[in-house]
Amino acid sequence: MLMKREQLAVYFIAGTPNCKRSIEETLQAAIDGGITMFQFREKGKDALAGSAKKEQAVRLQALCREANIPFIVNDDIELAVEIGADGVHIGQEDEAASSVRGKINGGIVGVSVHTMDEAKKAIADGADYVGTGPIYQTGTKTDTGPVAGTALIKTMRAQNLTIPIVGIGGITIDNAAPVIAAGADGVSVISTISLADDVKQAAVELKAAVEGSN
Ligand SMILES: Cc1ncsc1CCOP(=O)(O)O
Ligand SMILES: C=C1C=NC(C(F)(F)F)=NC1=N
Ligand SMILES: [Mg+2]
Repeated sequence: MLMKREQLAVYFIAGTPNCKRSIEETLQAAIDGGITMFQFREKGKDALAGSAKKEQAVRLQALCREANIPFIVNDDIELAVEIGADGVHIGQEDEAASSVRGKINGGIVGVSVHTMDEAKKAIADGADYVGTGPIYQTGTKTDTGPVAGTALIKTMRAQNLTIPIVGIGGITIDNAAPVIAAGADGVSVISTISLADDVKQAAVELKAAVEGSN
């Protein structure tokens, strides 16, 4: 699936452990609230595995297809290929983007980057977008690097790197605008949407914060 940078605007990420209710309910409400892209990131305690994980992925993929938004799988390239996901997101410790591209025939490849060198390598490897962070303090992913702020986003744009960028880590409705002002094409969130009392409203407000700052 070809990716337009606008699709990164409100990039929801979740796995079953992140959700208060069923992940299907949460994703559908987020879709109703206007998210522009979804990543299935099944990690951590009680994460599904094997056929249960695959069956869960297929159900969420159907919701995204119905809404015509990209369905991205985190880390698990084999699963992404097996179910025909719209793309994969990989970290520095995963397989290189160049070899992943060959496996997902035309799918979206996103790469987590923390330095200019990692960003330039991702670009050279043909990544469709990069994710960088944690922008702010987050409790959701325990093994992140130090809080990075928007420095790398600004540096990438100062060096005229035009690759689509999404910021991630501790992003809320109230702190999303500076991420876009720094030059990101969108924000990626887990808890701001997955743990909201009103998931749809959280997505609506996050989208307004992002669009208001463009
Ligand atoms: C997956 C990931 N990568 C860097 S921070 C993070 C967690 C984002 O979760 P939240 O949006 O709840 O801070
Ligand atoms: C660790 C991650 C960093 N960034 C992203 C994204 F926002 F999609 F770019 N996803 C991840 N799973
Ligand atoms: Mg990873």
